[in-house]
This record gives sequence, C-alpha cells and structure tokens, in this order.
Amino acid sequence: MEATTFVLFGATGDLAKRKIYPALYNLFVDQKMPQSFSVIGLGRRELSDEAFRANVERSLREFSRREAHDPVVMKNFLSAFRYNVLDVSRKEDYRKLRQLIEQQEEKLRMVPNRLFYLSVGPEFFETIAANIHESGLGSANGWKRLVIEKPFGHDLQSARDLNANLSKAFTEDEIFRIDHYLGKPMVQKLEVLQQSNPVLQALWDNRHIANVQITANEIVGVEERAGYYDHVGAVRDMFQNHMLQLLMMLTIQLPNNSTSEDVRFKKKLVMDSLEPLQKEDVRSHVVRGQYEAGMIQGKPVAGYTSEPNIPAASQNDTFIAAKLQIDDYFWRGVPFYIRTGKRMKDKSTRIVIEFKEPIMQSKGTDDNKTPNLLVFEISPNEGISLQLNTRDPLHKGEFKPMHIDFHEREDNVPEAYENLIFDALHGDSTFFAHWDEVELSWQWVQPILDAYEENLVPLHLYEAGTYGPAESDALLAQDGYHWWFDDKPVQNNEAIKGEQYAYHTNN
Ligand SMILES: NC(=O)C1=CN([C@@H]2O[C@H](COP(=O)(O)OP(=O)(O)OC[C@H]3O[C@@H](n4cnc5c(N)ncnc54)[C@H](OP(=O)(O)O)[C@@H]3O)[C@@H](O)[C@H]2O)C=CC1
Ligand SMILES: O=C1O[C@H](COP(=O)(O)O)[C@@H](O)[C@H](O)[C@H]1O
Repeated sequence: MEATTFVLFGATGDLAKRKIYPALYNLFVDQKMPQSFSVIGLGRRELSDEAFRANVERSLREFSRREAHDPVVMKNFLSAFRYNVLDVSRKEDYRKLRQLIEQQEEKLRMVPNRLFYLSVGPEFFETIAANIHESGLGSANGWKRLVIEKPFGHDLQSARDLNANLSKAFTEDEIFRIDHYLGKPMVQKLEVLQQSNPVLQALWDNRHIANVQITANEIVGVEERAGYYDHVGAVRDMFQNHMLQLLMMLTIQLPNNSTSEDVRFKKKLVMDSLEPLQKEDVRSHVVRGQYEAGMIQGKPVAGYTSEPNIPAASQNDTFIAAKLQIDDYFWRGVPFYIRTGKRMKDKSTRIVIEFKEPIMQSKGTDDNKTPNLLVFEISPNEGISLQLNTRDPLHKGEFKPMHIDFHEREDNVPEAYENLIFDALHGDSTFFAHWDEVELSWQWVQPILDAYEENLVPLHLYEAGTYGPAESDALLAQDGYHWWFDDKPVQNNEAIKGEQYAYHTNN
C-alpha cells in the first residue's frame, strides 16, 4: 500500500477515541497499514505529542477489540502519531500544518499522499475543505482524499449546497462519505452472496420473493445527544442514510467482478426506480413514532420528552417504519418494509426475505404454514439463517419449521471502521456513499420531511421496550404480512457458539 499521511481533524473527539484509533491499530496489527504512514492529530486544545499518544493508547485499551497489547507493537504504532493545534477557521494554522506534514514526509521519505479525515461537526466540513485547498495542503505531488462523517446535509437543498462547496476543493472520486453500515461485514457480503450462489441468484426477484423487511432496532435512547438528535430524528439519523443504503445493497444487480463504478451506477439505478412518495401519501406509507416511558431488560427508562435537554413538547421522531416499492424488472410488486427505532425491545439489525407460496400443507391447518425465510443478521451478531419446512415425526408428521443457521465467530469479525479506513487508504470507494445516491436518498426522503414539518403525519407514541407503535404492525397487516421475529428475535444460539456451522430444528 502507498505511503500515507493520515490527517485527522477532531483527534481529541469521541469518534476518534472510540472508533478511529482502534481501527487504525487493528489494521496495523494485521499488517494492513502502509509500510510508511504518519498520523497527524488536530484539535484546538493544547497537547504535546506524548500526551496525545498517551490518549490514543488509553483509547485502544478501552475500545480496541483486541485484548492483549504487545508493548513493542504498541510502541511502533504510537511512534507514527504527532499532534498539532489547529482551529478550523484560522488560516495560519493550515500553513503550520502544511510545514509539519512536509517535514514529516521529508524525514520519512514519504510520497505526499494525504488522507484528510474530518471527524468534526458537519458545520466545519466546508471551511476545512476550502482551507485545505487554499493553503496548498492538497496540491502536493501525490494523491489527496477527503473522508467525511455523516450527517451529509440536513435536507435535499443543504446536501446539494454542501456537495457543491466540497467539490470546489475535491473531486467526487476523492471524497469518501462514510456510512458505517456499509462497513459492516455482513453488508459487505451481500453482494458476493448473491453473485456467487446460483441458489440465491435464481430466487432473487419478484417471482419468488413476497416481501422484504429491513429492521434496525436499538435499545439505546437519545443518550447525551439531545442537541443533535432532537433536530434530526430517526428519519435523518438512520433512515435517509443507513436504512436506504441497506436497501440499495440488497437490491442492486451487479455483474461478476464488479468495480466500485458498477456499484455506484447500480445503486443509482435502484434509487431512480424507487417509487416516489408525494407529501400527501406519506401518511399512508410512513409511521412516525416517539417513545414513552417503559421497561427495558427489567429496568425503567424515561420517555423521550423527559430525557435531559429535550423540550417537553418535542414532536421529534424516534421511530420510523415505511413501505417502499422499487419499480423495476426484478422488484416490481415486492413491498419493502423498513423500520428503525430507539428504545426498542432488543438490539437487532437484520434483513428478512420472505419467499412466496408456502408449501401446501397436506396435513395440519393453515396456522402451520411457514413461508421460507432467509435472514441476514447484520449486528450485533453476524449470521445467516434459512427457515425451511419439515415434518415432525413426534407430532403426527405435521409440518414444522426448521432453521439452518450460520453464525460468524465474534472474534473473526472486523469492525466497520477497520473495513472503511482500509478501503479509503486504498482509494476504493465501493463501500462509501457516492453523491448520486446521497442526493437521490434525500430526494426520496424530502416529502417525508415536509409532511412531518407540516404535521400531516400523526406522531404515534410507543412504550419503550416494545417494537414500536401498533401502526407499524398495521402497515404490514394491510398487505397480509407481519414483522418476523418480533417476539422471538433471532439470536446466536448459545449451544452453537464457537462453531462455524450449525443445523438445528425449532422445538
Ligand atoms: N461519536 C460517534 O459515535 C459518531 C460521530 N459521528 C460524526 O463524527 C463527527 C465527530 O463526532 P464526535 O467525535 O462525536 O464529536 P466530538 O464533539 O466528540 O469531537 C469534536 C472534535 O472536533 C474538534 N473541534 C471542535 N471545534 C473545533 C474547531 N473550531 N477547530 C478545530 N477542531 C475543533 C474537537 O477538538 P477540540 O475540542 O480539541 O477543539 C474534537 O476533537 C461528527 O460529524 C459526528 O456527527 C458519526 C457517527 C458516530
Ligand atoms: O449513525 C448512527 O448509528 C447508530 C447505530 O449504529 P449501530 O452500528 O449501533 O447499529 C445510532 O445509535 C446513532 O443514533 C446514529 O447516529
């Protein structure tokens, strides 16, 4: 891999501590970092290089998935780190930064390839990009890349404005927009699973699939993020980005050995084919919810409007469920139900594919009918399961569902940020959000934002520790479906922990 200077804005912040340093460290231990690399951490507070390295080391001990830290490896890793004070709006700080980077590159005889990672609030993105450009930091004789975190805009217009401004300093193929759901290993496998398994390929369309359910349930509430969350809600925080990305990754039809260009193009096709919602139709396609007080895992939790720094009259959404349709050859007529919410009963991100036409039961009643289900568990556990039908010899040969499960061992699973930083270092944008799809996602979501703003959609309260408002169940019930696994979340079976494959039947 090419020599790289990793320039980290927001090096003293929460994301750097919890995700970025552990990811860099794990890549280093796995020998997936460039032979020559240097990390320049930036922030307003004064820190010596030693104090900065001590902070980085502390964060690794707290947050790295690796428990044992070899002191020699740790020392080598930390020796690449320097710290520099920089206020994003002070132009002279960029000149000093440029000097420091050039000194380091000269000392280490590195080609001036520079990756600028903006782990700071989105209000700073445009200022930083412009200052990188004006200070000449980005015009050295190597490549430059810009990695930015969400949120990428607040609505369609602000996203367009932001993109237009970033484009003055970086080209589209130099911009890497992180959507950490795209870094999750199971999401990255969706493409290959579909491409390399004729069994799945053969069934991957509206002739065989009855509906698709994409869920991201969270146990956590708003936590300490009132200032941010109360202005965005579930629709902007999760739906516009992570949930629509899951939809795209599941439904794109890619050629074998596809490139990142193919992925970008095919995702755009999916978004182009998504049936648009009119503001007036949002009410019948979208369920908007907010949690009330309740019990989660045996403990009482406060309602949203009693959370610290949330106004008592807040109408902000903490839950959204929606029905979407893709109007193309493969998916026409298949409803996609998407939901995400905070303070739900359990933590689970998964995709359930329900197949058509359950086998006709020769014995038993209709109640025994079990459609074939293919489940991709994305997090917290990673796995795939298939629900088939079999006969139960102990119960007069009645039909009963059987599950074939595969669960990845937890220690085999890299963190999303490891995958994404590795790809950004390589310049591979396959698993990043490209502008086309970001713009189309905002375009699709905009009528929902407008309908919420004008209060055209009721806000349904739901008890914390449930699966959201009853209206979310009704959204599927009107089509004759129901959310799968709400009462029996798919879980890693303790009995099969540590094994790669397992085969068991439901009792
Ligand atoms: N934390 C998380 O889990 C996630 C965060 N994100 C996104 O990542 C980004 C960073 O979030 P997070 O780390 O939580 O934020 P924090 O508030 O914890 O950190 C912000 C960082 O920005 C720096 N900073 C603030 N103002 C300035 C300034 N004027 N000049 C230079 N540096 C400044 C701070 O350094 P100092 O105080 O030293 O100046 C600090 O390092 C945001 O865009 C957020 O939306 C996305 C997903 C998850
Ligand atoms: O981006 C975000 O994601 C997290 C959920 O991420 P996960 O990897 O734990 O599923 C969410 O809690 C947060 O509100 C949102 O900003």
